[in-house]
Amino acid sequence: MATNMFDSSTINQAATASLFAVSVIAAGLMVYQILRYAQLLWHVRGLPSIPTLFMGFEPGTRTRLPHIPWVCPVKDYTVYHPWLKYQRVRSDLIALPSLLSPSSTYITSSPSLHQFMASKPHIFHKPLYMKRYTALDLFGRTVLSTQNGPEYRRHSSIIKRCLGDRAMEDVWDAMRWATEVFVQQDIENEMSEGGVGVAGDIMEAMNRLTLLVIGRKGFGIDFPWNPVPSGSWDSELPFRDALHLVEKGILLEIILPPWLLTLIPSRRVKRYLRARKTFMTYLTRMYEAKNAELTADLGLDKKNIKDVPPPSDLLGALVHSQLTEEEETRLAGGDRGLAGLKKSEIIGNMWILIFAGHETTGSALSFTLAYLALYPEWQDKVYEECKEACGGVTPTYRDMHKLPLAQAVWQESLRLRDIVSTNMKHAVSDVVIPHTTWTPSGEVRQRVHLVKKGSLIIVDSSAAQLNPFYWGDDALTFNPLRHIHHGRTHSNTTCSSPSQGQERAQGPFVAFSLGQRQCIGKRFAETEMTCFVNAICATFRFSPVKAHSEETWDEMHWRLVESATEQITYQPGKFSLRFERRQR
Ligand code: HEM
Repeated sequence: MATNMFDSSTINQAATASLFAVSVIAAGLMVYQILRYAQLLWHVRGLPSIPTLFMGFEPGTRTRLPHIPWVCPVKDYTVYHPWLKYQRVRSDLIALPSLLSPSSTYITSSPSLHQFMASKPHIFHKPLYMKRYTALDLFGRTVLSTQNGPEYRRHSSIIKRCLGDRAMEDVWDAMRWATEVFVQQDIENEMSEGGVGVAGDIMEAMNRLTLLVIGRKGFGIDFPWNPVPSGSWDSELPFRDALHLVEKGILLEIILPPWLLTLIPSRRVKRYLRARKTFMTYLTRMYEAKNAELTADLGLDKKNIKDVPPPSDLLGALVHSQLTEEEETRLAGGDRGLAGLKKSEIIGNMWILIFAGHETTGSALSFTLAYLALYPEWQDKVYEECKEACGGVTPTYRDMHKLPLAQAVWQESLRLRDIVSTNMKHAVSDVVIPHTTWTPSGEVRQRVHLVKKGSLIIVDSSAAQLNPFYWGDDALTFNPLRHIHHGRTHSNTTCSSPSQGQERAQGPFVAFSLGQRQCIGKRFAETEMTCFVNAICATFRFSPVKAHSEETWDEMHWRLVESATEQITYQPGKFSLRFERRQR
């Protein structure tokens, strides 16, 4: 009995002491955090700021979090009304001091600051601690998750070699073919007597279209499109379905840690994990088949892989460059270090090229069709441009430069409805950055701010594309000509914007980011989109299908372009278009 009493009082004392120790540690941490937060606030004094407890800036999550002022003011610092938050505080740089985040965070709508950062890749690194980059390393390391410097160069030099002018000619031809497939499957199959066809789900159709381009046999990654005979592949899921499920589930990888994902007892999550495994099998088999095909070409009379011309398809070119690097390393006695890509990196990059190479362009083309349907006069102008430039002959890649309006149309759509929306940079040393403020009367001041090592700077590309300082007071108007005519003069409106009293500069257009780490597939996307806009306007006139007979133009505008939701990129909701063949 006495022993028990002694035991329980000892236990009570120990529990009280532990509680005390935990409370002291918690209080200490809290004081530390508050002091650090005060330091952050002191450092950004003079800049407008949006204080927050919690910073949720990953794509997919940021627009889904509840808006709670001071705790998680997502509507103030994310992508809602992109330009409004800068206009309110009359500064193109805003600080986002967060109590729970260890370093300063800023958000900018200035294309010039973006340009400044892009010109200093040794200072402004990729913040690879963010899951938006590393979560996509599902099947192997990708170029997207490499840091600036030798590792990035190792990946990008090989990928860029596969995306030269010769490949672009194939991209153009692949897009012409895919457009014909779209016309036959989505428009002509649905055509009525009067030559009018309704394409029911444009986003879905554009995703299919861009996937056809990247998977075109002989150019792209040569997908196993057709259901494979049972037994020859490890899975019963066709390639397209596996890809679709992986793309749908990718947000889970960004939101949840990998160990938690495997523990969740949900059918949806289990289905995703199974699709991920299947997709990996597909990628590995495609890689191995290509490797075997290329090494089989090394006949007795050919000494090494360099004698085999690089294939024009993306996967073939990647594997060829890997084999070439391996051969050179072998000839140099194995001491060249790793110059090429490993098998897992080729597989990782195949995935990222498939994913980034079709979802992005699919979204961008859907918005472009939406804008063209809402502003049909531009369809006719593109049609006239094509007639004049190509005189009734189908244009090829070499005619692309004669079609500036077809290009300006998708650029203007991407400017107004930016799809990647933000771009992150991490300062690895202290650096002074430029920014601009202005007064209600339009007096503009160029300022500088010292950014501390470790800070995160978020380029708010949606807002940068609407910044009236660069795009004029009519920045919200759909006008493709702004991408063609330069040197516009100031227009006298009453809007309080930094362009008042100033000659406006044009651009730069930042939807693909800028500098060394800009989109590696930019030329690919430009070629595809110009080809598609030209081809579709040359053949059809199209208009939105109303949701109900009373729907107004403003309501349609909201439904087609403004009600977009963010997955990994911004996507429009489901909408349909009515296509009518042009009379020639
Ligand atoms: C309208 C179409 C597209 C848009 C708006 C777009 C936009 C972007 C942006 C803004 C980035 C930089 C992201 C960041 O650093 O956070 C990026 C990177 C990238 N894009 Fe695109 N992209 C498009 C099409 C494509 C296509 C067609 C491909 C492939 C064929 C592609 C492949 C990539 C890859 C691999 C990266 C990572 C590059 C790096 O980390 O250095 N993109 N893209």
